[in-house]
Amino acid sequence: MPLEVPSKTFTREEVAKHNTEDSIWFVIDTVVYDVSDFLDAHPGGEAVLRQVAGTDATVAFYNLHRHEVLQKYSDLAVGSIEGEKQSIVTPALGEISTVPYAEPLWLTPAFKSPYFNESHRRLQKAMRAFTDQYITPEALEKERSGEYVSQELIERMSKAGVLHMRMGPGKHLHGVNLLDGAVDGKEFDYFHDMICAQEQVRAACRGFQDGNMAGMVIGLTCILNFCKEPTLKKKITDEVFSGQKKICLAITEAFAGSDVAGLRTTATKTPDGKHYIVNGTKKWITNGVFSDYFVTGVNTGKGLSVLLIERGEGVETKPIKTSYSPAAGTTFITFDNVKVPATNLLGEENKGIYVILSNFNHERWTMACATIRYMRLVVEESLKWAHQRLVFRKRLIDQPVIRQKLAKMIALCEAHQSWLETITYQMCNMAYKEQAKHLGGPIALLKMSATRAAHEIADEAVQIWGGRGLTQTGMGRVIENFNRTYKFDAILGGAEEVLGDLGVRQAMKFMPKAVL
Ligand code: HEM
Repeated sequence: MPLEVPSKTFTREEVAKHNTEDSIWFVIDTVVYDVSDFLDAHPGGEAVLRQVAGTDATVAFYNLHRHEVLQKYSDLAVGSIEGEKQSIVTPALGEISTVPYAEPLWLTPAFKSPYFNESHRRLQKAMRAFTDQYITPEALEKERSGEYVSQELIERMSKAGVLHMRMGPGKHLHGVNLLDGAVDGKEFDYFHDMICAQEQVRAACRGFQDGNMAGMVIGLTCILNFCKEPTLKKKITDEVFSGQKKICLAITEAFAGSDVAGLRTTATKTPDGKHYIVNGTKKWITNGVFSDYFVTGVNTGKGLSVLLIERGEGVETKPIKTSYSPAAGTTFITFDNVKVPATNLLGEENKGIYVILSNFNHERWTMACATIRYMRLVVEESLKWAHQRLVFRKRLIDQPVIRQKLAKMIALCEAHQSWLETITYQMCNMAYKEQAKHLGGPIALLKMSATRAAHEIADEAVQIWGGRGLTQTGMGRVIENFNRTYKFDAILGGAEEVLGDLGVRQAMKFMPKAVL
C-alpha cells in the first residue's frame, strides 16, 4: 500500500527551489515533504535537513530511519512528484510480509505444509490484524513507560476470545466467539494455539509480552485442571476470562528456582482442618504486582502442594527491577500468616509436584513458540537493514561476511520452526497421558535449543546492526530488545541446563536394557 499523501503534484525543479533559509522541502520516494516548521523538532537536528534541501533524500532517509517514521509524520507530506509512483510499500495492518524468511514457510506463497488447514489460516489473519491494531501500539507504549497492561486491552482481548485461546485447546473454548468466528472453539488445536502465541510476539516488546497476562497463561491452567470445587472453579475462570481479575503462578523462590522440590514457603493446617496458614516468600513472579490470585507452590510437610491464595491480609507484593521492562510486572511476594481455606487446595495434598509438572509442558512449548517467532522477526529486520544500509559505498548485503551471518540466522530459525511444528503435530495427536510420557523430554530439548539459537542470532544481529543494535529507539529497536531479553526465555520455565538434562534423562528411560 502506498503512503496516503495530498493529491497536489510538483516537478523536481519546483522542489529544488525550496532550499532557502525559510523553506526546506525534499523528496522521499516520490513524496514531497515540507519540513520548514519541523527543523527544531527533528530528533536528528536541523543541519542534516538543510543539507538535503531541494533534493531527493530517499537514500539518506532510509539509511537512518524506519519506514514507520514517514507514517507517523505523514502531515509533513505536501504532495508528490508529477508522473512518478511510490516504490516503497507500506504493509497494511494484518498483511503478510514479502521479505524472504519473514514468515514461516507455511505462510509463504508457493510453499506447502501438511499441518495447516483453512481455520488455521483464518485465525492467523484475524490474530495478526488484532495484534497490529490493538496489541502492538499499546506494547510499544508500555514497554517504554514500564506501566502495566491497560484494563481496556484486557477487556478487548476478553471479548475477542483472545484470553480464552491463550489457554490452549479445551472445553473453556466451547461456545466462545473467537475473533469473530475465525475458528470454532471445538476445532481449536495446538496449531491454533501456536498461531496465537507466535502472532502476538510480533509486537517485539519482550517485557510487555509477559506483562500481557502471561501469569494467566501459566496460572489459570492449574485452576482449569486441578480445582476440585466447581463453584470456586467457575468463579475464578469467569472473573479471569472476563478480565475483571488477574491471576499468576507463584512457584519460584529466592531459595529455589528450577529446583522446585526445595521450596520453603510453608502451609500448615489449622487444628480444625478448615484452613492452611501460609508463610514464606516468592521471587520473580510474573504479573504478581497486579494479580488478585496467586497459584502458589507450598511445602505441606510431607511434600509439595499447590494452593490458590487470594490477595488479602498478610499478602504483600513489590516490583523487582530486571533487565526487561517493568511492564512485565515481575514481583517479590511475602506471605505472612495468610489464612487460606482448605478447599483452595489444587490437586492432592503433598502431591503438588504433579500439578506443577503437568503445567510445564505447555508453558515451555509456548515459550519455544515465542522465542522462535521472535528470532524470525530479527531475521526479517536484519535482512531489511542489510539491503538498506550503505557502508563503504556498498549495501551491507553486498558484503560476504554479512551474508554468512544472515545464512546462519535463517538456518537456525527455520530448523527450530520445523522442529516446533513436528512436536506440535504430536501434541495434536497424543492423549494427555501419552504427551506427558513422550513429549516432556522433546519439549524440554526444543526450548533449550531454541534459546541457544536465540543466543547465536542475537549475537550475529547486533554485529550486523552495530550501535543501532544497542539503541532502544530508532532503527535497531527490535534487535536491541531481543538481545537484551532473550535470556529470559533461557531461564524462565526451566533453565537451559535443567531442560537439557531432563531431555536426556527422559531418553534414558526408554533405552533398551540389552547392551547394544
Ligand atoms: C520527513 C522527513 C523526516 C522525518 C519525519 C524524520 C524524523 C526523524 C526521527 C523521528 C528521528 C529519531 C530516530 C527514529 O525514531 O528513527 C530522526 C533521526 C535522525 N534523522 Fe530524521 N527525519 C526525516 C528526514 C531526515 C533526513 C532527510 C535526514 C538526513 C539527510 C535525517 C537525518 C536524521 C539523523 C542523522 C537522525 C539521527 C539518527 C540516529 O540517531 O541514528 N532525517 N529523524
